[in-house]
Amino acid sequence: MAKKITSPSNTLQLNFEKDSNKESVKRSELSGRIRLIVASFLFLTSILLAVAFASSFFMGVADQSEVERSTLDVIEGSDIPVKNLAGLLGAKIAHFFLFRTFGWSSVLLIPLFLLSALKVGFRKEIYSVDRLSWQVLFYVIWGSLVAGFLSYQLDLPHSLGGGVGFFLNEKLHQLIGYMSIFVILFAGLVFMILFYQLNPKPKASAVPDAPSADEAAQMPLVPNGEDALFEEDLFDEDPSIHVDNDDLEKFRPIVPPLKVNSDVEELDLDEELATQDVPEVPVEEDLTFTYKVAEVDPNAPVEEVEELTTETKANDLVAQFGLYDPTADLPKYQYPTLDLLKEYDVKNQTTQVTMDELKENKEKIVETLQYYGIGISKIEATIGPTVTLYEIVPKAGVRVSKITSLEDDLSLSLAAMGVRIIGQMPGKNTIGIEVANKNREMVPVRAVIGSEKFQKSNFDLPVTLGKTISNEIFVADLAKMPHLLMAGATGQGKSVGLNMLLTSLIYKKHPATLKFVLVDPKKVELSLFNKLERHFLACLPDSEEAIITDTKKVVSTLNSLCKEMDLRYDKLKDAGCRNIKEYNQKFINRRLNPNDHDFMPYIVLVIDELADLMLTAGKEVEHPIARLAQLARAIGIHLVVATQRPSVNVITGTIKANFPARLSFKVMSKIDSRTILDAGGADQLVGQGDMLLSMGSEVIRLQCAFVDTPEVEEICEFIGNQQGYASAYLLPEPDSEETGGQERGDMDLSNRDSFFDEAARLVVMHQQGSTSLIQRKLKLGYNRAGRLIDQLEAAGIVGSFGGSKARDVLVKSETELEEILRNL
Ligand SMILES: Nc1ncnc2c1ncn2[C@@H]1O[C@H](COP(=O)(O)OP(=O)(O)OP(=O)(O)O)[C@@H](O)[C@H]1O
Repeated sequence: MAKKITSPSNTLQLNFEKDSNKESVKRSELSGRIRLIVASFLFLTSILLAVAFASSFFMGVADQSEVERSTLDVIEGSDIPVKNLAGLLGAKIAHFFLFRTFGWSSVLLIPLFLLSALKVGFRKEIYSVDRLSWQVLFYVIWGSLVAGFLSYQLDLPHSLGGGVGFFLNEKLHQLIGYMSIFVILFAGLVFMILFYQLNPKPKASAVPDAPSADEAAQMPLVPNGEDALFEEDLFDEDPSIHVDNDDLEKFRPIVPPLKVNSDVEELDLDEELATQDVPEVPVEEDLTFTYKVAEVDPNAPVEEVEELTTETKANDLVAQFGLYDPTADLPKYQYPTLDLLKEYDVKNQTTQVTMDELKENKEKIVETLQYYGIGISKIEATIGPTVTLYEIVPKAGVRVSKITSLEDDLSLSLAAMGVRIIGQMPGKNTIGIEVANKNREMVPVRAVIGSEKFQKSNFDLPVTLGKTISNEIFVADLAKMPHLLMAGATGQGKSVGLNMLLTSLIYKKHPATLKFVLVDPKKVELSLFNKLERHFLACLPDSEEAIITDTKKVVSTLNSLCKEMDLRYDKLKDAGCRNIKEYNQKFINRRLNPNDHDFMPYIVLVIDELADLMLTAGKEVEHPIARLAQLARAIGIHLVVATQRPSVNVITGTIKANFPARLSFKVMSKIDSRTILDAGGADQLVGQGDMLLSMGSEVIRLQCAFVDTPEVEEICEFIGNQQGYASAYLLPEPDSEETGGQERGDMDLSNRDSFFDEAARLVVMHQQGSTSLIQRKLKLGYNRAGRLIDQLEAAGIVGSFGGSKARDVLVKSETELEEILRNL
């Protein structure tokens, strides 16, 4: 059903038409096939040209006599031996272009055919084909003239400028002699000045001053009635979407990386997560987007609806305003600098493990194993910041399990803490034994944040926690984890670990692209981040504090996040995207209508101490956490949940099943270690940030970097002092049944928002019941605008919620509205 939003004013009209007519589907399929055929033809032509030209380049004039033969010979099937790799046809084509027409400048036709194929077949334009056509047309002729001049004057091969180039130069020379070259160059100059002045290259990156997409939607109509349009064509899946994190990060200043450890590998969790189920967002069928310019008379019937390719419109918008820049609201935002972090004397730290200690440990390992009848053919040590890894190659016939069962005995004989037998090292024929160093090395935060590896990582949510036992900087993508469960007995480094995680995200992300929901029942741990409220924090609309410390509020916040998740899924469905990256990319490319869509920042929910919540609210928190963990990653909500008590009533089966990535600092017992990691070992850690990270089958030992409270304070102050958003990012009000008694469903109109009247006048004047209109014009947050729309609905001013489209405005005139307002 077509839904039309009419307006008496000269504003953009959007007309969404859902066409279920089978014939149009068939037509669309047919045109798709024709497109592919044409694209294939263009592509093959470009290849044919390339091969023909390349062969001619190498073979020279070898085929010239053959191609001169008549077409009749070919038809009669006479054998015509040619050297061109594209056969007789290739030889003829090359001959035509090189000798008969424009010479070597004709090679410019190849990219033109290629780009045309791409445009026709995939609707992808990496460079405007129209623009290129003009350039190719000119440069082929002009190139032929320049080359023709050279071949004419210097007696170079004729093919340089082709027949045309040679002939024209001959005539020009007769006319004006050597001056001809100046005429040719001048013609080139004139073209270049005119062409590039009149058709400046569309900006590929966002321009800070470019109007936002919202503003773009309100641009006045140009005289011929053509105006901005935003894609809503859901039928058309766009294979060209290439999501590049750099698009979002392109405005960040580059912090000069500290060269700490560059030859290290990044951890990719893709494979591990490939098995996880994420619901596919169903894409609505054949929803076509058309537009119509408003008639002067609002009551006049719309007679003509012109259908435009939304892609072209989006391209026009991008050409006009540049890509949408999500960071444009905070154009002067400065990323925290490395000098906010303390500098430690790194040199002195690398000599913590002495040769004597190494030898002593080696001998004790060999002795102990020999005592139990295990022979070793080789032993190797790798010194890490906290532990040293001894890799042994047992003699033939030794069972691995025999060695792994000796953990306690080895621990005793080494008289060391933190002895952990890894078993077979992944991909090696060695068995790893980790032994804690007598003097451990602290890993300063600056060393990891400033490392080249972290600075250069282009993950969606890059986190660096510290170093591996082989001193490599560990960088992972939280978006791929996609959620992290953290455990550790008190005082073992959990809070420092959480601070590290938050710090690394803050160092890499712009406030427009990331929001944190911080839940801190202990009330003190995350309070440092309060200063980030207007930059990085998200909270419920009525919250006084952006950091949630009250258990009751936690439940509403979790439910609100579930609602945000559902809303985001709706938007994704509307936009025909499968995940947040595709969606945001589409939004940046101005292919989504900003009246119905927004740029979505990632949301990271951090809960510091799940145990308190589980004990006080049980299922009320378990259910939304599990739901978010199951479904939220595709829409960019990621969870980091920490607890001191990794017992089964805190980390329940449901929660555990949905957190494939688990991190454990030292815990008190083997049972705790099994609960969190499904393996022992966390009880053997040595504390102070010594930790095990489990992702699927792999367990890695890491030393968490140390970020001190004053450092976090400095970072937060650095950001907090900068211009921020008007408020924290507001999450949607949870639905009434989800708020546990905070009724909202039956809207109490006696308690109307102070902007109610203004909002009502606005929607009636514009005849457009859209939340974003209210948000924009009254400069309100999304949630408040959403509440206002609900109140307007309750007052009968706008119709009910109809998906992503604006609601119907039920009151048609301002007089009628004033009457309603008086009676309320
Ligand atoms: N990565 C680290 N490197 C060096 N020292 C560390 C590290 N992490 C923690 N520590 C030391 O351990 C102390 C306790 O750490 P932290 O406050 O993070 O523990 P916690 O597990 O959060 O404890 P709680 O649960 O009681 O808050 C820190 O004050 C610091 O001295």
